[in-house]
Amino acid sequence: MIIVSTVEEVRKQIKEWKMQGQSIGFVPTMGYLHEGHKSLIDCARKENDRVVVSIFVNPMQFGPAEDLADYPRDLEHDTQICESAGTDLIFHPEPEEMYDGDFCSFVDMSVLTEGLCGKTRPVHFRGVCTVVTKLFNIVTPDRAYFGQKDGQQLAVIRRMVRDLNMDICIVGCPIVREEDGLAKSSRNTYLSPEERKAALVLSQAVRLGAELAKTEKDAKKVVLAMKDKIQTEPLARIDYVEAVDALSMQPVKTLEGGCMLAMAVYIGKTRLIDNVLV
Ligand SMILES: Nc1ncnc2c1ncn2[C@@H]1O[C@H](COP(=O)(O)OP(=O)(O)OP(=O)(O)O)[C@@H](O)[C@H]1O
Ligand SMILES: CC(C)(CO)[C@@H](O)C(=O)[O-]
Ligand code: BAL
Repeated sequence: MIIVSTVEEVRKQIKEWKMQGQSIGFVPTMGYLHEGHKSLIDCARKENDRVVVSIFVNPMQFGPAEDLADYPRDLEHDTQICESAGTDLIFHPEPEEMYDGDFCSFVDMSVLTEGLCGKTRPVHFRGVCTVVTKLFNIVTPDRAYFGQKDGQQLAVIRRMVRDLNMDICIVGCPIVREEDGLAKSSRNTYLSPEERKAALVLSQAVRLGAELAKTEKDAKKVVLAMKDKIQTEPLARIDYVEAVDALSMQPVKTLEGGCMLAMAVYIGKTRLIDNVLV
């Protein structure tokens, strides 16, 4: 496995692989890797000759009051996970490598980014779209792998690739959960033991929503039941619980034709997300 930190080094290696006719699978991450990330790498490993993982905590997608400085980092552990999962190349740039002092070009999206996480995190998806475009231009993958855990992000990336004619196949991968149901997330590390127990309310509400949606098509009723469930937990504070169309991320009244029940909930100071497709 090769670990590089400059765009030039990535380009040189990719060029060599492409000259040999090899396909490239790409897994963009912010590091502090866990089983969720590993499932993406495993999937990429199966479908491509070469697998590239990027590890970059992208400052542009964090708002001024968010957790950029505290975001967990452990390159040594990340390297072990990548190596054991059969990664060929890790791209681990410093922020200066990605953003020159005079950087002023952005990729922005309307509609899909206006609700859900985009409401609470107004600069987030501009940062995600910009960095993912840069990473796509650097790695030039055949396929790129994203988790359904960040359901809105997956929809946004699919739309960006479609709208901007990027010749990359976007592969969505299922949510990997802890044994008790909590969706794996780097931010789970912020939780105290008491908060960790309280955080179970997210997956419980998601399960409840999925179960109800089998017979109840009124989105409002399902969302209300999910909110009631979350409110039984004193440490939980709802940011949003919504039913949206799975492709357009627009609110729906009726649960039919591919919807997502999505939520963001603060457990103490930690904001966690979860969702289910119904
Ligand atoms: N539990 C999971 N199951 C499947 N995919 C996941 C899971 N957690 C993260 N991913 C995916 O891994 C990729 C990189 O995500 P990221 O590095 O932000 O990890 P994260 O654990 O989601 O971190 P955060 O706590 O910041 O949300 C994204 O495509 C994300 O959807
Ligand atoms: C896609 C991504 C790596 C862009 O920084 C990030 O948003 C993430 O880890 O989901
Ligand atoms: N997984 C999404 C990265 C973020 O919350 O900034």
